Amino acid sequence: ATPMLAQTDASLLQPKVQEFELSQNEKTVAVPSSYQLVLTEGSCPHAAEALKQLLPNKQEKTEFKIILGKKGDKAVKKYAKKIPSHKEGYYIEVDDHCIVIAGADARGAFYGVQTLAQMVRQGDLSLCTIEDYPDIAFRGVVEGFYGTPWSHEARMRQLAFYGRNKMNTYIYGPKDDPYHSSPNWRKPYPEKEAAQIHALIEQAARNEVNFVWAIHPGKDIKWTEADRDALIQKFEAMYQLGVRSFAVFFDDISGDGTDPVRQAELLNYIDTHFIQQKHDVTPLVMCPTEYNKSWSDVKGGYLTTLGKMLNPSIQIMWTGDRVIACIDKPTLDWINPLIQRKAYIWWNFPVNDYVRDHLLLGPVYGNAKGIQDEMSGFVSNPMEHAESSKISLYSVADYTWNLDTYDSIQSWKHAIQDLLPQKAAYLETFATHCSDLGTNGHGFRRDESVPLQPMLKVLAQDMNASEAVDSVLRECMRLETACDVLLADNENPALIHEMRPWLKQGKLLGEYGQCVLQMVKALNGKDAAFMTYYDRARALQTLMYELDMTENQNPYQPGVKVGSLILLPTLNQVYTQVTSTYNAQHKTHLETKAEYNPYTLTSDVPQLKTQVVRARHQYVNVSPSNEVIKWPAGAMLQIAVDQPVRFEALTMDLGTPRVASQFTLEVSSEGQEWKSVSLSQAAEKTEITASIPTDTSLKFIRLTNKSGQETQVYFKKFTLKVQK
Ligand SMILES: CNC(=O)C[C@@H]1[C@H](O)[C@H](O)[C@@H](CO)N1CCCc1ccc(F)cc1
Repeated sequence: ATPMLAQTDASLLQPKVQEFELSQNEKTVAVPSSYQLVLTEGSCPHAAEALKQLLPNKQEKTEFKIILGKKGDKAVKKYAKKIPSHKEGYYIEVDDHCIVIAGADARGAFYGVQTLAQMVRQGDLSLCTIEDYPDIAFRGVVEGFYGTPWSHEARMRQLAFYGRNKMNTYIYGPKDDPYHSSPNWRKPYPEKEAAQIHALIEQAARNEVNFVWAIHPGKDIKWTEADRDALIQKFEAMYQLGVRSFAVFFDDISGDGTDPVRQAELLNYIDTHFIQQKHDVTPLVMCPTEYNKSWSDVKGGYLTTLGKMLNPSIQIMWTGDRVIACIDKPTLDWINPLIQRKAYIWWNFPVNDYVRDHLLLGPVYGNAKGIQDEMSGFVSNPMEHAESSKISLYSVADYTWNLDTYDSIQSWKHAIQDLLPQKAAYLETFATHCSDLGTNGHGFRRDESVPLQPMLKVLAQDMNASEAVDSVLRECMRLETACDVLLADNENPALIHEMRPWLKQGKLLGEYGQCVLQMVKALNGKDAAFMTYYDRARALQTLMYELDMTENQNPYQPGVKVGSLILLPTLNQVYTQVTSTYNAQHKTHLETKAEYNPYTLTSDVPQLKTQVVRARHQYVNVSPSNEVIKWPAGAMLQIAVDQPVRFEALTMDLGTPRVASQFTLEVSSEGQEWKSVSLSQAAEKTEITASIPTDTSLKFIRLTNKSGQETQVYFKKFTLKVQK
C-alpha cells in the first residue's frame, strides 16, 4: 500500500479526527484476521462489544494484539499520557503487530472503536497514531417535531446510527405523543409503550447514547404541589424504566405555563429533589418558552429570570435568532450572557413540519466554525422521515464533533455514501434537486440544483443556447434515471418508502425537462416531433399536478414538490417560451401555460374574466378581486372542470348584503341540461352559501346576474368544496 492510501485514511475519516499522525515509515498493516484481545473485563463493555462485532476472531494464541481500555485501566497504563484529557476522547495507535484503543472514558473507547471501524472499511490500516475528542459535549437529535412520531423500529435504527457517528444524545420529545405532552404527561406509559421505551434505552446504552426523556407539561400545568409531584412521579416512573437523562420543554405554550419564575422554581425543585438525588443522572435540560431571539422580549425579563434563577447545571436550549436559523457567533454572544450559561442549541433543521410537501435532502451548511466553546450542546430537530433525515444528521454529527474541519459538501457526499452505498451516485443526483423548502412562514431557504444553476440561468436568458440545452437535458435524463433506479432499489427499503412520492415526482420532472428541451431542439426542425414532445410535456404537467394533488395529503402543506426552487420554474419558463414561439411561427394556439390546471374560468363580466381559478385539494378557489365589480345584466361567471367532480358546496362573498336574490346558481354535468341551486344569505350578512346536490357529478357551475339590470358588487370570496 502506498502513503497515498495512508493519507486517504485521514481525509476520509468523518468526522475529521483532531490529530492524525502517520508513522514515519508510512507503511500499512492488513486488518488482523485474528487477534489476541487485551482489556480489563467490564471496563468498556460497549466498546468491547462493538470491537467484537467489527473483528469477530478473537483468539489466544496469535501474534497480533488489540489493546482496549480507558484511562486508569492497567491494559492501557503505558499509553495514559497520550489519551486526550477531553471527555469522550480517545487515543489510537496502529503498528504492525498491535492496535491500541485507549479512551478518556468508556464512551471514548467506544468512539475509538467506531473510528477503527471506519478505517477497517477503507481497507489496510495505516500505521498511525490518532488523538481525537469531540468539540461539543452534547451532540445528537431531538425528536421534537409536529407530525407522526417516529416508529419504534425507526428509533432503534436511529440509535445505532448515532453510535456509529459519535452522537451521544437522543432527546425523546415528539410533540404529538400524548404521554410526553398534554393531556397524559401526568400518566405513566401503558405497558406496550413502556416496554418499547425500555428497549430503546437498552439500544441507546449499547450505542453509548444518552436517552433523554423530555416532558412537555406547559399547556395545562398548574403551579401546585400536586402537579409538581405529578411531574416528579412521572420522572420516577421513567427512571424505573431506565431513563438516566431528563428534559422539561416549555416551548409553544401560552398562558400560566409561561411564567419564568414558576418555571425556574419547578425546575430547581426537580433538580434538587430528583436529579441531584440520583447519582447516575445527567444534568437537566430545559427548553424555554422564549426559545429564539425573534420571540424574546428582553425587557420583559423572561430569559434573564431563567438565567438568574436556574441552578447553573441546568441546560437551557435555544434555536437561534429565529425559530429556524443557523447558529453563528453573534447569535451566541446575544443569548449566553442573558441565560448566564452556554446555550444548548436546538437546531430546527432538517425538520420540515412547516413545509411538509418538501423533503430536505441537501447539505448542512450555514452554522459557524470556531464557536464550539460557546455552546454546551447542539441537537438537530429532524423530519418525520427518519431515514431521509440521516443525510442531514450524518453532517450534524460531523460538524458537532469537529467544527473547524467541517466541509458541508464533502460531508453531504459521505452522508449519502453511508446511507445508500450501492446507489449513492443516484441518491446524490436526486437529493441535489430536493433540498429547498419553498416559500414558508419562517423565511428559511436552502440552495438547490447547485451544479446546474449556471446552465439553468443561461437557459432562462436564452432558450436556444445549445450548450445549456444539452447540459440541462443530460441532467434531466440523469434525474429520471436516478429516480427509476431508486424506486426499484432494495438496499434500504425504509428510505425508499419515505421518499417514494418525491421519487415519482422527480422522475416526472426529469421526463418533463427532456420533453421541453426536445421541443426547443425540434422548434426549427421540420419533423412533427415538436407536437409529440408538446403533447407529452402537457401530459407530464398533468401527471405532476395529479401527483401533487393525491400523495402526501397532510392538512398543513399537502403535496409533493421536487426541484421547486429553480429547475421546475426554469423548465416551465422555457415551455412557455418555446410554445409561444411555435405558435407565432405556425399560427397555432397551443396552450402556453405550463402549470396544469383542470379548472377553467370563463366570464362575460369584464372585470372577472382574468381571475385565476386554482384547486387546493378539497377546495377550488377563484382569486378574489379588491375592486367594485360592475356585473352586467345577464352576465355570468362559469367554472368548468376537465373531469366530472362532485361539488358539495359553494361559499362566496360579494361584499353586499341582500344581493343573493339578484343571481342564479346553475350546475350541469355536460353543459346542456342546467339545474338551478338555491342561494342562501343571512340577513345583514355578506356571505352567500349554497349546498350542491352530490347525486350527480358535474363539469360546469355558473353564476348569472338575473336581476335584469347591472349590479355592483365586490368579489371577496368564491370557494367551491369538492367531495373527498
Ligand atoms: C424549540 N421548539 C420548537 O422549535 C417548537 C416547534 C416544533 O419543535 C417544530 O418542530 C419546530 C419547527 O416547526 N418548532 C416550530 C414551532 C413554530 C411555531 C409555533 C407556534 C406557532 F403558532 C407558529 C409557529
